[in-house]
Amino acid sequence: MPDAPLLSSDPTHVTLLFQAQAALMRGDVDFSQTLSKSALLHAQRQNDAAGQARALLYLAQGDRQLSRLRRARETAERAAQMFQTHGDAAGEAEALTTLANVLSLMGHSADGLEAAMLALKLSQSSPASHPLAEAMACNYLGVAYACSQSFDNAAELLERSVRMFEAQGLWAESCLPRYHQRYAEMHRCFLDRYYHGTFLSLDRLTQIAALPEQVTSQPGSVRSLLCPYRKTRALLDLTHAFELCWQGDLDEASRRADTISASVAKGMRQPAVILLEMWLRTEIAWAAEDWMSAEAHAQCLLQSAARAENEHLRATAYLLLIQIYSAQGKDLQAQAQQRLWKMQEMHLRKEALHSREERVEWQMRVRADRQASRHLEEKTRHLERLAMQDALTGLYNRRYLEQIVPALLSDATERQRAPALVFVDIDHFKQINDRFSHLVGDEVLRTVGRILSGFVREGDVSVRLGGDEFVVLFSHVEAQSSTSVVARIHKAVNEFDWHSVHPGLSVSASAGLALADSQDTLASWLHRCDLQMYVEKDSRYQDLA
Ligand SMILES: Nc1nc2c(ncn2[C@@H]2O[C@H](COP(=O)(O)OP(=O)(O)OP(=O)(O)O)[C@@H](O)[C@H]2O)c(=O)[nH]1
Repeated sequence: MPDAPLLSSDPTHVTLLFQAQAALMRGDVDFSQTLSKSALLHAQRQNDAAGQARALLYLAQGDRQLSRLRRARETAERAAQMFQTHGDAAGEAEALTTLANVLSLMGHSADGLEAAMLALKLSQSSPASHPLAEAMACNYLGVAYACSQSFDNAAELLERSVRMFEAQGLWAESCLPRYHQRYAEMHRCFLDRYYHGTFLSLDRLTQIAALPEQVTSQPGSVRSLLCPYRKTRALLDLTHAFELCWQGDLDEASRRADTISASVAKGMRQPAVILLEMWLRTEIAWAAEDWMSAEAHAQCLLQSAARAENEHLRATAYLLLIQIYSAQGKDLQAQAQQRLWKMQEMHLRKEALHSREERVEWQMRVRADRQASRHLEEKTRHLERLAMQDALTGLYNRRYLEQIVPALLSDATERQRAPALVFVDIDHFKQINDRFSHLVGDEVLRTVGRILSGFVREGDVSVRLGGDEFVVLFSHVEAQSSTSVVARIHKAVNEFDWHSVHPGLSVSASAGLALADSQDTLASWLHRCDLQMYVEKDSRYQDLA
């Protein structure tokens, strides 16, 4: 399987894809989706698998940003499948990285882990992978571990991802795994509080620096103006406000939440930022024992997470509501939320099983596609062989000669080597047919074919041109031995035991040789051979007469 990136070669398509990617980076997701859809249609019309896979990947990434996770999952799976079918491991790794993130957010943590592990392995093993692909795959494997509540593994992978970005001086990019480090640790603290009634320790959270110095010291760098960075920056700021809130500094936490909220209103209304802010507002109200607001914010988080198909934050909202109701002694409401949370978990398990079944189907389809294309290739090769072969003798035919001679002629001129063509024609073949039958005639043709094949070495070719005319193409013949080649062919046909084919049968053939000339085409070369053969045939007929 090739291991090169699957790149479209159509310029219209390349432009559309380039613009779609640029729009994604600017945060203009709707425009990016429009361009990706056009790119997809264009690629489908051109039957361009590479282009289709890439367009699907950008569509999936756009859907993920718009929090249309189910659609993003389907599209990312299709992209991964197309990349896989075409043996583009680097593209497949990119699509699987997106898929892993989407699955983790959808609450399909085991599937998310599997996709992220495969993405990391593929990005490490494919020489065509982008240098940042491995860092990105590490990041999303860390996220998948965090969503599976395997926090130590998550911390290790996210730290690796941060280091990889930083080693390349990509400080703005390193903010993404840094945010995930803080988010994973926040989530661990949150679960501690749920199960133990109190935060066991906030130390690890405070130890993860919110922003690398290099980013704060270069606020105007080009990268730091791009949308993904601005979104990550807002998310990182929010995690800092959580830390303040959990440490009891509610005023500062509120003030920060307001500032971030104002900047979100300035055009970064990303679902991820909005949802995290709702969680933060719930935490602040809960800590201030403002129960009405706490309930309202948690309910709002629950509904928004459901709308955004973010099952991870939806579960967080259930846990918040359970605790907020319990803290007020509203046990019935707390139990009701508990039941809803369990039902959500059951539904997610079912959905994950269903998507596993779909994936098995998909694997079966990929296998069937591969098998079908292998059969097709074999059939095409077989047909190509048949098209180049003479059915009666099994020798090559004239079409094959036409195909190989031009390259042979130019190669020979370059290397100063003279290939030779020997034209062979059976003497009085019509009489053999008339006297012994066509069946015997056929056997004579097959036998002459076998005799001529005995002359060829590697690189030489014997051909039946048609009727009783044959050609042997020698890739190299010394000028002084050309007459002996003709004599040997002549002798081999004459001295064959033709009686074994039919009693009373005798066969002879005439042959003419011509060395290739630097100006030759196949026609001119054959013509000289043919003339040579007739000269020989004439002289022999006259001798016999
Ligand atoms: N048995 C058989 N005969 C064929 C086949 N293809 C062509 N022929 C016959 O081969 C004969 C060739 O006749 P000519 O071109 O006159 O050649 P010739 O009789 O060998 O005469 P010279 O070349 O002058 O020696 C014709 O009668 C064709 O019908 C084939 O596949 N099988």
